[in-house]
Amino acid sequence: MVQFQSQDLPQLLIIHPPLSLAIAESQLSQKFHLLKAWESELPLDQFLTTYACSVQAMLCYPFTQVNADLLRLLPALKLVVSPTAGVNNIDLVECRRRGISVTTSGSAFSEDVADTAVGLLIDVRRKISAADRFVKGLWTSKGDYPLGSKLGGKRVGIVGLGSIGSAIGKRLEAFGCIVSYNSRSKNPSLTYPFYSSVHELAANNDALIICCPLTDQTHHMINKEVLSALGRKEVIVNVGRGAIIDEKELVRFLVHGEIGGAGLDVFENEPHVPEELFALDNVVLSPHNAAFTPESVESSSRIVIANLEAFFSNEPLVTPFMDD
Ligand SMILES: O=CC(=O)O
Repeated sequence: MVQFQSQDLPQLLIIHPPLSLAIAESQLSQKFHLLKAWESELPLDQFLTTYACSVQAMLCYPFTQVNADLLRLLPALKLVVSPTAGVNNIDLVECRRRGISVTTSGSAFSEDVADTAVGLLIDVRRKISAADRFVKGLWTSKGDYPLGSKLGGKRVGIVGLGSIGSAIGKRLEAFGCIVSYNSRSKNPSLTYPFYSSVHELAANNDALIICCPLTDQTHHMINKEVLSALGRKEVIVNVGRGAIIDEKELVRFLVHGEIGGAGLDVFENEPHVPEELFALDNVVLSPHNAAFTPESVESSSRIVIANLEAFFSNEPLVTPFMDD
């Protein structure tokens, strides 16, 4: 059997070390010659200049900003592979202009994000995390804990009905919720009522679940007016990206009791989370890990590798970027 040296393998640039989303390095290094910028003693721009003429593919974790300045240092680049569904860290306009393909995790994370979204909604409505704190502290001295409200029969508006939103809708139907949605366009194959305005969606629902991509159009789309339309008893869940909601306004609404509660997996300036939220029992927080289970990370890893193999064999990419 021919034994390949890593130098004989196609180069794959990775700029930052992976965190919880790590694709097993052993899997990658069997197939690609990994150029790990973070392990080099050279400053990043010098490291990139060394490989500028040869690097065609890059794997970018969500905290790597693939902006025009970075892309300028990589004139031979033809493919950016993202192991996540969201690609708001990638300058897609510049990639398109340069003819650089971008791939995502496809639907590898959809089921797990949907589970967490519904979990956060149930937790806020039924006060599960707050009741847990109560049981561990005050139950004996303070008696009953306030009742949470039923999920079944509630109207839930989903913002973004791609594969995550559809998986959320399926789960909510099983709970007996009445689902409607807002998306860039109406999907004729769906029977859920469609609202072209997110404001109208908020006004006609008991809860909103945000799971659309962050783009220039969706940045701060959930603003003061939308939060007011949602109202005092209603709940917002965000498993999309923090900046889709105007976070300062959300904090103000929550602190003043102007909306009923929030389940938040994502924040505007992660890992910074507004401290005002910590004391609120109607707010449940999670550290941007809605998507990640060992199973979903494994599935995303397979997709990353399949996309890279397809690229280096001149075959069609498995999950080329498409937004919903
Ligand atoms: O946040 C997770 C993802 O974009 O897949």
